[in-house]
Amino acid sequence: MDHPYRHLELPCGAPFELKPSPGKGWGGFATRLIKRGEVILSEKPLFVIRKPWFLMEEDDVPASVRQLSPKQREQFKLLRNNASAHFPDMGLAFAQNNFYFTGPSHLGGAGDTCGCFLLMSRFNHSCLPNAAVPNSGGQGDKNGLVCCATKDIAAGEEITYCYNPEFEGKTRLERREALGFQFVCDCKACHLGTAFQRASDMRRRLIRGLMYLCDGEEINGSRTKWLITDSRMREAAENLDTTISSRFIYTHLIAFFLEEEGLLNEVQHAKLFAGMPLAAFFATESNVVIARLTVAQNTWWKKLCVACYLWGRGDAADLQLTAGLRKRRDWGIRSK
Ligand SMILES: C[S@@+](CC[C@H](N)C(=O)[O-])C[C@H]1O[C@@H](n2cnc3c(N)ncnc32)[C@H](O)[C@@H]1O
Repeated sequence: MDHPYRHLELPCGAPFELKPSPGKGWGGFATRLIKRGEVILSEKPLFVIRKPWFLMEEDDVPASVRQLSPKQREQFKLLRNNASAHFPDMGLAFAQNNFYFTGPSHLGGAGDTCGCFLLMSRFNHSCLPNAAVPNSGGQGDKNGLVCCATKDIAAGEEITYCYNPEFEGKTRLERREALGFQFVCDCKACHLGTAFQRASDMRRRLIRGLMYLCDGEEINGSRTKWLITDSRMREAAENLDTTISSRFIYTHLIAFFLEEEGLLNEVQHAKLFAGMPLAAFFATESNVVIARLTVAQNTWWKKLCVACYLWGRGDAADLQLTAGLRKRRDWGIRSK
């Protein structure tokens, strides 16, 4: 049967096709083996709205659509609510098919920008995805957004990414609530009562707590008392007083749990280790030796075991790191 999505234009040589995904409307499926790290789709937005979503007005989307070429307008009109009904209005079509950029971007200048992406938003969600869209929720670049494989994806396999960057630290129930009960994810981590789901909830709760100890706040910038019940540890984290050794161990624990969960990929790795390369911060010679030995290990478990030798050790650079992190916080620079 003819379906509007069959008329959506895919890039030449795209390694995926659009087709029905049982229980999820339509989705994107690999047409050949896609290797880990490979770019699946690089897409420019059909149009952008250069203001935060909460300042959007009713005519913003129709006005942007009016400025499109006739061909682009036709493509926009192919969008369906989860591949079935027409959207009641253009605003809702945009809401279901946009990605959000924060901060200055080539796409929208300074400030917050939302872009409408016809193809990127065809991929369905999974809490255990095989792909990622690294720039969504961060800074867009002049090429728009890129979706990359975070695992090898076999021909015929559905391509999924995680719709919410906070999900790595959320339990099954928290994720369901965050999805607004719009749909129920059926990934392995969401199958209630299985050993994997229980272990997954524990890992994700630990990941969230460890991130709090490193950043002194939740991923969304808020503070909470319930996550870290030891008030001394919590206050030290919130004051950014956590030592480099502790941060180093926590970061390796996060990486270990992410790997166990099947979530450790290049994007996560860069977030954990490239933004703030802790190993390079140690100033006390004996700590430097342990940090170097940690980095040299070839599995996360081994790295973690070696990193734990740093437990309880102060470092000559502790105060300097705390001062630097506080300055960043005063300037409004977030760690993620
Ligand atoms: C951006 S669209 C994704 C493409 C959509 N399936 C389509 O056919 O156009 C998001 C919608 O897809 C559906 N969806 C995405 N991931 C899903 C999942 N894991 N399980 C069930 N439905 C899902 C939900 O209806 C969601 O609101």
